[in-house]
This record gives sequence, structure tokens and C-alpha cells, in this order.
Amino acid sequence: MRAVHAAETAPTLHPWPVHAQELRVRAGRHLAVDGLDLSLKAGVHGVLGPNGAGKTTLMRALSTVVKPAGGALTLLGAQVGGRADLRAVRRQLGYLPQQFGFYPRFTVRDFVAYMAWLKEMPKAATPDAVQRAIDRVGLATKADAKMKTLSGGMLRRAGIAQAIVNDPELLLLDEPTVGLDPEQRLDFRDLLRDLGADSCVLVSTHLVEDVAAACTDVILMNEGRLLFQGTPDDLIACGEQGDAGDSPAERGYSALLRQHRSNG
Ligand SMILES: Nc1ncnc2c1ncn2[C@@H]1O[C@H](COP(=O)(O)OP(=O)(O)OP(=O)(O)O)[C@@H](O)[C@H]1O
Repeated sequence: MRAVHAAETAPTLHPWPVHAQELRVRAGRHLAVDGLDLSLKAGVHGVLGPNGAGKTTLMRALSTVVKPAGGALTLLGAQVGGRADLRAVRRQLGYLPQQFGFYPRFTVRDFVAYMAWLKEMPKAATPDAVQRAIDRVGLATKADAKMKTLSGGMLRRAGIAQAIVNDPELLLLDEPTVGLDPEQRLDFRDLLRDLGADSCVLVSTHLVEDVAAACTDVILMNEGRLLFQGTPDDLIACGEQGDAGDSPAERGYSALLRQHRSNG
């Protein structure tokens, strides 16, 4: 493995960490992202959309796990696609997939440290970074427990810890609150706000309330395209009394989908 120079791991903040134009991404044979235009700055961007809207497929493309089938995608200043060398981008990425694998006999600390190693973090900085990530997700008391002994919510928090261990400039969290108890969800909202202060964070979720409470920006996807992008207040302003939902944000979400379907 080639040695990594300090300059390569130094943070370089990009004004638009994500820039997609007419992006198309396949899931199997299906074009699950189909002509998406999206530009994102630092902040917390909540990705909403009905089942099958293409949220997970978008996350997979932004994590560089799948290559775009068409259009243009620039991540942290680097063009993605073809034979582009994505090593520098991947070092600055954090990704929590909807389903993630792990070695069941690894401890939480081993699991997070292994990710730090994959991200080519400097060896000397790794133990402190691992401890900090574990502390930030509230798993300090489980740091030396084996992964196979964790509850579903604890596993998800270990997954979040591995995603943030390298202080990524671009952080992708696919349904991070699944399995978290109400108290943990509130703590997670605080963590999100903190992370979004200087990183670009994308959080895909079905919990419209989490987005309204913790995101600076709302992205609504439908059928592989961007239907709406705005602040939580903009989303709320779209709702009307008769729309489906238990809260103003949920009514805004329903109203946007209803309007789109009646126009289509
Ligand atoms: N491997 C695959 N082969 C074929 N079609 C797929 C595959 N994976 C996903 N799809 C289809 O692509 C579309 C988008 O899927 P995706 O998982 O990105 O949506 P999503 O918005 O994340 O949905 P959810 O809210 O249910 O998680 C869906 O219609 C899905 O059926």
C-alpha cells in the first residue's frame, strides 16, 4: 500500500460538496435515479420520499459504491465516473448503509478502528478518533462489547460511529434512526446539528419530524427525481389543513406529493 502524505489527509472544504446534473443511477436493471439535479452545501440535508423513490440508490452513488449510469456527478470537487481515482474522495467520506456487515466477534472499538484503517487515517490519531466517535453516539459503556451482543439500536449507533470516525466532509446516513429509542433519537438530532456545522450531511429517513427538527434543508425525491428542495419552514408552508399527516411538516410532505401526482 502506498504511503499517505499529511497534505492528502488535510481537510479541504468545498463550497459544493455534492453537485449532480441529470444524474442517472441503476439499481439492478431499474433506473432508480433518473435525471436528478442536486447541489448541496455544508449542513444537514434530510432526504425524504416514498418507498422506491430512489433514496438508497442516490446514497449508494454518492458513497461511490455504484457508478452513475449517466449525467454528471462531482463529489468534493472530484468528478465521479469512468476510471476516476476516487481514493482521496473516499478518505473524506462517511457512509452508513441501510444494511451493513460486520465481524460479529469484533468489539465496537475494533469495528470502528477497522473503518478508520480502511479510510487510511493516520495510525497515531486513530485510537483517540475511535474513542471520540464511540462517545459521540453514546456507546462508551459498550466500547469493548462484541458486535454480536448489541441490540438493534446499539448496532445502528455503532454504524454511525464508524461513519463519523474520520470527521468526513461528506457524511451519508441511510435511515440512521431505525431502531433508536425516543431518547436516542433526540440525542441523535443534536449530533446531526453538530456534524452539519462544517460537513455536508445527508440523512435519508421516513421520519418527517426528524427532518423538520434537525435538518437545515429538505430534499424530497419521487420516482428518481428531485421534487422539492427547501428549508423545513418551506416544507411546512406547502401543507394545508386537509392534507394527510400528524404534524405541519408531514402535511407539507403529503401536499407536495399530492400536487405532483395530480399534475402528472
Ligand atoms: N437490485 C435491484 N434490482 C431491481 N430494482 C431495484 C433493485 N434495488 C432497488 N430497485 C428498485 O429501484 C427503486 C428505488 O429503490 P431505492 O431502494 O433506491 O428506493 P428508496 O427510496 O430507498 O426506498 P425505501 O424508502 O423503500 O428504502 C425501487 O423501485 C426498487 O424496487
